[in-house]
Amino acid sequence: MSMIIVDNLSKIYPVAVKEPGIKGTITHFFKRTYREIKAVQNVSFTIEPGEIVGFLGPNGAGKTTTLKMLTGLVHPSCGRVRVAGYVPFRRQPQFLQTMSLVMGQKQQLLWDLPALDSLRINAAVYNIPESVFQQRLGELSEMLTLQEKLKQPVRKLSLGERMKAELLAALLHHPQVLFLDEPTLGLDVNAQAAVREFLKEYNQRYQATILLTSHYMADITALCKRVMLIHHGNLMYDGSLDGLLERFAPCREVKIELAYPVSENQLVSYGEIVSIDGKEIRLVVPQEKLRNAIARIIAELDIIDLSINEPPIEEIIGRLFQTGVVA
Ligand SMILES: Nc1ncnc2c1ncn2[C@@H]1O[C@H](COP(=O)(O)OP(=O)(O)OP(=O)(O)O)[C@@H](O)[C@H]1O
Repeated sequence: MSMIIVDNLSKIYPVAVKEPGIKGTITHFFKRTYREIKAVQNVSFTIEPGEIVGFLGPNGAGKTTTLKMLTGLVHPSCGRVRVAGYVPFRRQPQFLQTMSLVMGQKQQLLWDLPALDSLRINAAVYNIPESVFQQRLGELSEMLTLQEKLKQPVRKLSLGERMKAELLAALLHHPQVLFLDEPTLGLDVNAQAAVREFLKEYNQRYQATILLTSHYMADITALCKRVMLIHHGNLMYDGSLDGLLERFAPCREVKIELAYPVSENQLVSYGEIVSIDGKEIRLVVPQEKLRNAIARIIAELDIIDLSINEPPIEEIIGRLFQTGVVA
């Protein structure tokens, strides 16, 4: 049975509208008008046990709202959700034991206390016996290389260490399903890589199902074979990461190293210029024009080196969201 089932899920937020100024305030006090924000619209998908799925979309696309509905924090306006067989909004204790939500911009650890104290509170909340607590603590803190840090106040931890401690707290009850909303937000490259490695290992060791949002494409490419793309609340793509690149990147990046510089005007005739760094040029060329463009570049320019690559996924997604052409 699928671990997550989402069927025609929608969320509409009613938002009170207030005109500026005193008149607006008085009118708002006596007669409120509302407008609707369609944050999520008729979204359907299923996720199998043990899968890691990347949930992509620009700001305001509806990712967090979807995660909130999957974890029972927000009631859907319509549609059906099941996570590990439970209806999230009922927030049954067994359901809460089954899943965890980690939000990069929110913390559950108490700021002035050592992380260990917050972990003990979590152990009590989740009814974890002392021996199991000690065993999990040892295992997770070793995986996260956090052993030395758990006894110092959370406010004295680095951002990366804090995020790792947050993950430890979220996983102490060994959830089967993990919802991660920007888990590497604001972390430096090394800390991001450490969190990614940990998630990969956790997934493999416990066959945990993970749904992850991130604006860092390195997280997605390192962890997710499957991605879902949401835009204006609509699910625009659900499939392999490679399929996403094929569908939305019908172009290639051509890198050229020239023996001598040439004018921008000349380069534009081969493709769209991404960057010019002295004699090193990066162009994006539509796939159907690639053969012709390469033949012309070789014939017309004095080149030292040339390579053809898929454009970086960040650029593809960035363009997609900038242009809004995702259908
Ligand atoms: N509590 C709320 N009340 C009203 N509107 C909301 C509420 N929460 C979110 N929205 C709106 O719903 C839409 C989707 O927001 P959501 O937070 O789900 O997007 P997101 O994809 O997670 O964005 P981001 O990447 O910026 O976190 C946005 O237009 C947002 O302004």
